Amino acid sequence: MKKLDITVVGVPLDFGQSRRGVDMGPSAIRYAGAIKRLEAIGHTLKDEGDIQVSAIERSHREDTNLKNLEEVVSATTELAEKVAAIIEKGEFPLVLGGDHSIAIGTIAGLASKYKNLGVIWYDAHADMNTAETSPSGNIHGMPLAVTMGLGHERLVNIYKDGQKVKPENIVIIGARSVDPGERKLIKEKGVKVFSMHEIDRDGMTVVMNEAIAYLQSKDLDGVHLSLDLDGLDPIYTPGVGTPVQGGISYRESHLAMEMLEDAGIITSAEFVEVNPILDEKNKTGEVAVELMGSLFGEKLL
Ligand SMILES: NC(=[NH2+])NCCC[C@H](N)C(=O)O
Ligand SMILES: [Mn+2]
Ligand SMILES: [Mn+2]
Repeated sequence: MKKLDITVVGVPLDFGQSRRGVDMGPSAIRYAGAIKRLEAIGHTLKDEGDIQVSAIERSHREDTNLKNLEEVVSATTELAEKVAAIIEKGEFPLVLGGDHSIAIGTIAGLASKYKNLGVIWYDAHADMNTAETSPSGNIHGMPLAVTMGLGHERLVNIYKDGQKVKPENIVIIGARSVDPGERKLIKEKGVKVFSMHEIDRDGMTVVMNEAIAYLQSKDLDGVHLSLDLDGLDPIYTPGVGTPVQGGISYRESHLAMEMLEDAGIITSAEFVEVNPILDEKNKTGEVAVELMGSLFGEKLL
């Protein structure tokens, strides 16, 4: 395993959805021992603490179907600047959420360096709604559409105008709750999806081999892993705001992380949607840290 200079940034943002508590995700993940765990593998860790999240309105503006738009724009803009500065120094950004809307900022920052970025979206959801298709108005259900350049211009133009990632460079793993508008976009844009159906039918080994080979065929200059803890089954990660039954298992998830580490393709990562208020004794924060272990090169033997 290559030894990395990993820089950790926490984003205590809960404005991308409607349940309180996910703003405490970064603390829960740190408390579960993230920093020490990765240092023990031999990496050099720097924790930059949390970015400032300010409450501007916390109101659902019915005219836009975008809850707390101002707060999300301000936090993700700050995050994008931070991430851009981290990669500028040659360090590996590891972002701790916070709800999944933070990916808008992470990926915007990455796009300052990576001109042909790939994204692995490990999630029960596609997060490809726009204000027009969203059933909830929650921006955490929209980040993948935004990175493709679709959605409200305030979100699409964060840090740098327009599309950050090409749709054909995106792979979704674990999907099992997809809204009608998202289904349409997936087909229209040619986003690669390995849903629970493929995981059940072919097994995680085949799915990950195919996902990795697919990305390796794209001539990418970086691959970002955006891991929503609700990608796993809620029996393993109960501390999430939008749990969906029938998810990826704990073992399958470790295998997926190990295969990514073996392939050596991941250049940045984020772990999101950990909500300690909904959790059982920080189980979900602990799973996040365990998966980080595998992603960053821990071996059983
Ligand atoms: N990052 C997440 N947990 N997203 C859940 C999104 C749920 C639903 N598709 C929505 O748009 O509201
Ligand atoms: Mn999700
Ligand atoms: Mn998500």
